[in-house]
Amino acid sequence: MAKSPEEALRTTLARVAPGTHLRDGLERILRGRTGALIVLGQDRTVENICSGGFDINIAFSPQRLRELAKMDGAIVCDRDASNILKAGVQLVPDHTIPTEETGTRHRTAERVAIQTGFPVISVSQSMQIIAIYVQGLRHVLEGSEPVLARANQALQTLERYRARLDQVTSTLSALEIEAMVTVRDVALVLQRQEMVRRISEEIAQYVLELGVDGRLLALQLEELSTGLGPGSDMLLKDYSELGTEPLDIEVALAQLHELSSTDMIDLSRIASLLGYAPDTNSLETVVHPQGYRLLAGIKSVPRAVADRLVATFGGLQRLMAANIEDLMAVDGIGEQRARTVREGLSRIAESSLLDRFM
Ligand SMILES: Nc1ncnc2c1ncn2[C@@H]1O[C@H](COP(=O)(O)OP(=O)(O)OP(=O)(O)O)[C@@H](O)[C@H]1O
Repeated sequence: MAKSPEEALRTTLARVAPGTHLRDGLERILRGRTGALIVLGQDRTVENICSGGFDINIAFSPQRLRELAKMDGAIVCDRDASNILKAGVQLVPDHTIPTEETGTRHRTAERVAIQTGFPVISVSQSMQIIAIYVQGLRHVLEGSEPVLARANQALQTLERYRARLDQVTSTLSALEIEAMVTVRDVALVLQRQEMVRRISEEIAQYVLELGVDGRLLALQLEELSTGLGPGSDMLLKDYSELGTEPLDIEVALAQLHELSSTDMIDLSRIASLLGYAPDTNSLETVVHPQGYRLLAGIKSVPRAVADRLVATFGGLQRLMAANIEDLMAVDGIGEQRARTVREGLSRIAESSLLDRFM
C-alpha cells in the first residue's frame, strides 16, 4: 500500500536522524558552508528528469557526499542512501508543478519530490539549513537540543495524561462491576485514551527525529506506555449497542482520531461517536458494557473466545454472575479456561472495588 506523505516523512526523518551516515554527511556539507541537492531514490522518472552529470555508483560515505557536494548540480542516491549513484546532475522537473519555495535549489527540490515521490534533501548554502521534501511536505531539520526540549515537555504532558487516564479507567472498571456506568464515564475514558495516544505519537516522532540522541526518550516513552491496557477499540465495542445502527468500530475509531482539539474537550461529541445523541442529557444515561474490555485484560483469553463469551452471556453483569459450569457450556471453553476467566473476572472485581473504596 502506498505510504501517506506523513508516513513517508517519518521514514525519511529516521534515515537522516543523528547517528546515521547520511546525517553525518549533511552536517559536513553544512559545516563546509557549501550547499547540496540530494535525491533519495532512482527510477525511470528520476532518470527522465536528470540531465548531464555522471554515473558513479559507489558505496555511500559521509566524506564522499561532502566532496561530491562541492560540485555544481545534484546528487542521486539509492532509497536508503547506501550508494551514491550520480553526481553533478542537472535536475529538470516539470516546471508546471506549483512551488512556494524561493531559490532554484529549493524550488527544484520541492518539484522533484512531488514528481518522483522520492524524498529530496536540500542543504541551503545561504540560509545554512537542511530541509527535507517528501511529496508535498517540507521539514527543516533542527539540532537535537531544541527537539529534545520540546520532547521533554511532551513527556511531562504524557505523564500527567497517563495518570489521569489510569484514574478514570479504574473508576470505569469499578462502575462496570457495580452496573452504574453512565455515557459520561465512557466518553471520559475515550477522551483520555485519545489524548494519551496523540501525545505518545508526537513523542514517537521526536524519537525518530533524534536518532541516537533520542535513546533515553525512547525508554521513557516505553515506560509510560506499559500497562496501558485494552485500547479505545474495546471500549467502543463494549458500548456500541447504544445507537440504533450497529457501530462500525473501525470507522468510529478513525473519527475519534480525527476529532479536532476543540471537539476533544466536548464529551457529548465523543459520546456521539458511540451512536448517541450529542447532548448533555445523553451523558447521564446509564449504560451496560458487553464485557470485551475487561475480558481483554485477562491474559490467556483469546479474542475469539471473548467474542463467544459475550455472545453467550450478552453483557458483563451476566458474565460476572456465571459459574464454572455456565462458562464451560460455551463452545471452546474447557475447565481450565473457565477457571481462568472466572478467577480473572473476580480479581478485576476485587481490585476495582479496592481501588475505589480504599
Ligand atoms: N535544477 C537543479 N539541478 C541541480 N542542481 C541545482 C538545480 N538548481 C540549483 N542547483 C544547485 O544549487 C546551487 C545553488 O543555486 P541557487 O543559488 O540558484 O539556489 P538557492 O536556492 O539560492 O540556494 P542556496 O539556498 O543554497 O543559496 C546551484 O549552483 C546548483 O549546484
